Amino acid sequence: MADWKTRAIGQPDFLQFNNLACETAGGKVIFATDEWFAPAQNLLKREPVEFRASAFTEFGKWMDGWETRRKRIPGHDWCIIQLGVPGVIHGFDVDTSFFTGNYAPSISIQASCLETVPRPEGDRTGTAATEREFEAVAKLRSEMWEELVPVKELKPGYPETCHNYFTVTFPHRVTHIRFNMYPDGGIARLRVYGVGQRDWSTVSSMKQVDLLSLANGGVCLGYSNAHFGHPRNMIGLGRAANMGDGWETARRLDRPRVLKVQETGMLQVPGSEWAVFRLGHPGAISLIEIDTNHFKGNFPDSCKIEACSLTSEAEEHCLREGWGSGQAVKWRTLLPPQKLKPHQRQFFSGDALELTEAVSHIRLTIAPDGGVSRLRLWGRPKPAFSNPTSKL
Ligand SMILES: NC(=O)NC(NC(N)=O)C(=O)[O-]
Repeated sequence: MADWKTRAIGQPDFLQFNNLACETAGGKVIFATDEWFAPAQNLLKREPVEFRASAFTEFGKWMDGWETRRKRIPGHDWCIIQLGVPGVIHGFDVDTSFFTGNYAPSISIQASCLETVPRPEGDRTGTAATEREFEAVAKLRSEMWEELVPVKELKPGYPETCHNYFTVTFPHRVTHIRFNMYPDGGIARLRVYGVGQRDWSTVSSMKQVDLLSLANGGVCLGYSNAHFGHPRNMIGLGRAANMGDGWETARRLDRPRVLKVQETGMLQVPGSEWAVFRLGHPGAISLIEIDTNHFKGNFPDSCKIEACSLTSEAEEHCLREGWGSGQAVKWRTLLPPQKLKPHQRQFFSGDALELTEAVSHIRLTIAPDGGVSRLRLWGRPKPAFSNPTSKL
């Protein structure tokens, strides 16, 4: 993953994937043994962890995370998390930020694909009663849970020790996580990094879907710069909440001291930044949405989109050698250069698009730098020249 040069040295590669449990992706805590000091749903918040030195509630010190009581009864605390986007998990970040004298000393993590669990008799799927019965059954049947992380000690929530990373090799679709803490205490965030996996057998090849969406299995595989916001944010659900929920690069340091209009009449804005994605399913793209929502003084001057069809071997080569070299991939223009506007959605279809064949990967290039909040690529799922399956 050579192009991911902006990541801090020593961090695991899996941090580049999508957080499948984040509440902005639809992640939910459906059960917790105890939430005395702070609710388990805080584990799934997108926002950075906060500490408010003088905030107290009627239950104790206000904490931004999941915090249970000091146990005076047998057992340990645990919760069940329903992933917002079911998929294949590559690693976890158990973040203990600000839990110092009260962090959970150990955890373990189990996973299951509960879609395959038979629903209760009567097929009343979706009613509250049925869902409760189903959850109760699912919680109790321990054979349904695979151990992804065995019991491991955590480090306390000081800035240099708060991230407890666990790499996982489990090439199966997961819908739910059972998160155990031993015996009790507090944890600020649980980030579940992976790639969404949609069941494409249920999607008609006549249906237009956003093939790039996080929910449909899209994933960012490389970028040139992610200083203020990671490009994966562009494939999130709904419209961006704020600038932090989009892709934003740093200002290019090589920008001219004074911008000038050239003899051609064009403004001189040299330089560009790029991000590469694999679609959740290959397909022919018929409608593109580029949303610069919230980027008003920092939207890119222009953008273009190229596409290609890659085998999984070619993808692996690019991940190893870098996407920037341009050697291994023959990018073809999907959307030729377009001027962008601030803080709005722009749509491109029909003659604006130059490629009708099915593609598996795309590269968005912005010039010279700036922010884009969402990128949507609508098309029909079709087999491409090759159909890479996730080996990541
Ligand atoms: N000062 C604390 O954080 N105390 C307790 N926790 C909260 N949140 O009040 C505790 O010791 O478990």
